[in-house]
Parts: sequence; C-alpha cells; structure tokens
Amino acid sequence: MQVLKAHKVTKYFYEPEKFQVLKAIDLSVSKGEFLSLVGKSGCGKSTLLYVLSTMDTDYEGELEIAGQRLTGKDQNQLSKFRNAHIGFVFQFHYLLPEFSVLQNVMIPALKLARYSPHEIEERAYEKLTMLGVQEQALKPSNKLSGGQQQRVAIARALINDPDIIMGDEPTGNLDSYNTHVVFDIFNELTQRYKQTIIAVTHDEEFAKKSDRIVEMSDGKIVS
Ligand SMILES: Nc1ncnc2c1ncn2[C@@H]1O[C@H](COP(=O)(O)OP(=O)(O)OP(=O)(O)O)[C@@H](O)[C@H]1O
Repeated sequence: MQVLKAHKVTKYFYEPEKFQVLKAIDLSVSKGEFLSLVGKSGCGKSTLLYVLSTMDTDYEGELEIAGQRLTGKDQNQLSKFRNAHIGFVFQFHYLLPEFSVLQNVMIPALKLARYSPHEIEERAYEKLTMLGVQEQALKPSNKLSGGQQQRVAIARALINDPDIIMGDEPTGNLDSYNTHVVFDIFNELTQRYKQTIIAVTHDEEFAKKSDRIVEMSDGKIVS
C-alpha cells in the first residue's frame, strides 16, 4: 500500500533570480518504509520535504498522502490534515518549555479531539513508555537532556497515529549515542508497527541502515 505519492513535483524560487529548485520529482513511499533522503547541501532536500509535508503549497505537480489528494487544498484544510496524518520530528524539537512533557505530547491530540482528555492522557503515557521517558512525564520539558527531549518529540509526533512521520535532520543535534537511540526507535516503529518514515539526513551511517536511500542532486532524484 502506498502512503505517499508525489508526481512531477516542480518548484521555482524567484529571489534573487528565477531558479528551479525541484525538477519533476516522482516519489512513492509504501506503508512501513523507512526512507532516508540524502544529497549534497543545497540540492533541495528540505524544500522537497516542505512540499511533501504540505507546508509549502507553492509548487507544480501532484501530492497524495493516505489516499487524499492534497494539491489545491487550502491552508485550513491542510493544517487539519497535517495534525491528523503527519508527525514531525525536527533537528530542534520545538517542545514548549513552559509545559510538562506530558502536556507537550497531549497537545496535538487535544487539538484533534478524536479521544476524550482522559483517553489522550493514557495514550500520551503509552507513547512516553514506548520511548522510555515515562518517568519524565511531569517535568517541565526544558529540564530534560537533549536525547530525552528528542524522544518526547517523537512521542508527540506519534500521538495521533500518523500515516507518516517526517523528519528534517532528526538526529542533527544529537551525540552519537542518542543518534543510535533515535535510529533504533525509528527502526522499531517501522518493523513492529509498520510506521512510515521519511527523514532528511546528512548522517551516512543513519541513512545506510534505513530501508531505502533516495539521493537528490540538483533538484532531481538520482538514485
Ligand atoms: N526561500 C528561498 N528562496 C530562494 N532560494 C532558496 C530558498 N530556500 C532555499 N533556497 C535555495 O534552494 C536550494 C535548495 O535548498 P534546500 O534548503 O532545499 O537544500 P538542502 O538540500 O536541504 O540543503 P541542506 O542540506 O544544506 O539543508 C539552495 O540552493 C538554497 O539556497
């Protein structure tokens, strides 16, 4: 089953001059696949991820995720779609420091309101337990180590059972121990739970161990 399909995705930047950053990109991602997106700095990885994540709508071509055609939807529809279907893990985790770990994980689910607040709290504990940070649940998020904060960010990305997790340098800010931890978590999510993951990475070791490496060069997929 295909979770994501991009067809002939093309994008230009116009400042400081017209420049084609994405050149007719075709990409299909299957359920349970762990895909690393690699390539030299400036080849267009982050720009592509931004389009695939529906945050950038200024492109030509077609994008479909979880059977829904997303090209042409408005920002309000896309924001709801993202919250329900896409989990994000960034280099910098963007946890809210004034909230507890538990609250940070619960926020996307409270917004979605698919479950009651009590059920959401239980689910948040489940995800934190899965990631081995349940004992930190009631601490303010900024009192955790970098590696622990990234695990909380992954728990938050998982809270709405997304069809796909997208990561932009998800281990970019971590030491080698925590890079391994995050890789193992991603690997287990795909193996055991059939989670689909796309991660932009500069880390060759990380990429090599994933299921599939997609390499970009000069706005195109080359392998
Ligand atoms: N808002 C923008 N306006 C104009 N040019 C941009 C803009 N954002 C990115 N670019 C250019 O588009 C190209 C691709 O950028 P992008 O950030 O996608 O590359 P990348 O492969 O993710 O690089 P890195 O690995 O360094 O993060 C680069 O040449 C960059 O300078």
